[in-house]
Amino acid sequence: MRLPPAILANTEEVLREILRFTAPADVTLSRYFKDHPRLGGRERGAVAEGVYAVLRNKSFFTDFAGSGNAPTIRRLALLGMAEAVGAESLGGLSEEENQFLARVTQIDRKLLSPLLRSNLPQWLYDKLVAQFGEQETLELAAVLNTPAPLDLRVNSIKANRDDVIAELATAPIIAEPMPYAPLGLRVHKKPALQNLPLFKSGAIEVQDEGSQVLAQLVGARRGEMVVDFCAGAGGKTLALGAIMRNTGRLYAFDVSEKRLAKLKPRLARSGLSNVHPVVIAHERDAKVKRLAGKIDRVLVDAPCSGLGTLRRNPDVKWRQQPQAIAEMQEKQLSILDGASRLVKSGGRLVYATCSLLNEENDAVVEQFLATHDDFALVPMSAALAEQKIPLEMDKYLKLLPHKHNTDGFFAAVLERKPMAAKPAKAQAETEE
Ligand SMILES: C[S@@+](CC[C@H](N)C(=O)[O-])C[C@H]1O[C@@H](n2cnc3c(N)ncnc32)[C@H](O)[C@@H]1O
Repeated sequence: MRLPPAILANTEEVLREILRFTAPADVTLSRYFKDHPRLGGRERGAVAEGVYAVLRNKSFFTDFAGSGNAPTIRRLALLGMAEAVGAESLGGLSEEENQFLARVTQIDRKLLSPLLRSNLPQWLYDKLVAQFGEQETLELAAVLNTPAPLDLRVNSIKANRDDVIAELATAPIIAEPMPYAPLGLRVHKKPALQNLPLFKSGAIEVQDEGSQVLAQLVGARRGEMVVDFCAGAGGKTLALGAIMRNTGRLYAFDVSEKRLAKLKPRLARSGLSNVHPVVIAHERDAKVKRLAGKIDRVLVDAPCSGLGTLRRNPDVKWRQQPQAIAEMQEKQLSILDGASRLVKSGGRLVYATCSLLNEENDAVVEQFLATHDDFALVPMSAALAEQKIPLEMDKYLKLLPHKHNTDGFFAAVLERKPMAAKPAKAQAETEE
C-alpha cells in the first residue's frame, strides 16, 4: 500500500531541523511526532526510517541531491524515503522526481571514492583507516550504515530462554539464541514488544548482544558488593542484578538524575531488589569515597563518543567532533581513577565503552595502568574463558559490527593486586 504523498513533506520538515545537528535525531523526531499527532504509526515509522536513511547515507545522497534545480532537502527526503520504504511506496512524485530516483538508484557505489562510499566524515574516516586500514574500514562502514537487529535479554530471575522462545512464537515472533550472550535472543523483523505480557512482566528486556557480553564479563557473583559506576538508564545494571541472582548489593551510580530515573520502571518490572540507584555529583563524590576498598566488582561503562552505535544513532558521526575525543579521554581517565578506589584487594574493575577509537579504549587503559601499579590487566582471553563466552580475543574485548554483528564495544578487565595487610591508618590514607 502506498504512503500518502504528504509524508514526503513531513520528512522534509523534520529533516531540515535534524540536519542542523543541534539535538540528537531521536529527540527531534519524538518532539515532531508529538507536535503532529495525526500521523499514524505506519507514517511515523516511514518518516523515522527515511530520516535515518538520510543520516546513514548523507555523503552519498548530498553529492547527488545537489544537482539539478529541485531543492536539496526535498531530494534528500526523497532519497531517504526511497531507500527506507522503496520508491514504489511513494505516491505523488513528479516525472522529474521519478527520473531523478531512477538515475541515482542505477549508480554503482563501488565506483565512488572510498570516502564517499563510507558515508563517514573525513576526520573519522582517517582515524578508522589508521586503525583498521582502508579495506576493513569500508567493510565496517558498510555495516555501520545499516539498521541494527533487535536483541533481547531473557531475565533469568523470571524466565528461561527456551520458554521465552516458545511464548514469543505464539505472538507470532521468531527469536533465535545468540552465539555469545547466554541469555540473548535475536528477533526476526522488528515487532513492537511493549504490549507483550513477556515484556510487561519483566521476563525480557531489549539489549544489544554486545552490551550483554559486557555485563557478563564483570563476573559478578551471588552475594557480592558490585558498583555499576556509569549506570545511565540501567541496561547493564539489570543484567548484572540478574547475574547476581538478586542477592548481594548492586549500586547504580550516575551523575544524571534524569537517566537514573529511567532505570526505575525497568527495575520495577525486573523483580530485582538488590539494586540501589545513587545520583553522584562527580567521580570523587563523598558517596563514592565512603565505599572505597569495599567493592568486589566495579563496571565503568564510560561516557564516550558512541561511535560503536552508529547503526542505531547514525547522527552521532555528524554531531561528534574530533576535538571532543581528547576531552572525552581525559574524562574517561578521571572516572576510571575515581572508580578504581572502590575496588577491594583482589577485586575487579571493568572498563568499557561503545567507541571504536583506540584513543578512548586501549589508550585509556594503558595510561591508567601506567599510573596504577596496584592494578594488573586480566587478559581478555582468560576473562572470556571464565565466563565460557566463545569469542577469540587477545588483551581486550573488541566487538565489531562487521565481525560480530553486535554494536561496537570495547572492554578491559583489571584486577587489583592482593595487598599485604597494612595498618588501618595507612590503608585509609591510600584510599583518600
Ligand atoms: C555509556 S553511558 C552508560 C550506559 C549504561 N551503562 C547502559 O548500559 O545503559 C555513560 C553514562 O555515564 C554517565 N556519566 C558521565 N559522567 C559521569 C561521572 N563522572 N560519574 C558517573 N557517571 C557519569 C552519563 O550520565 C551516562 O549515563
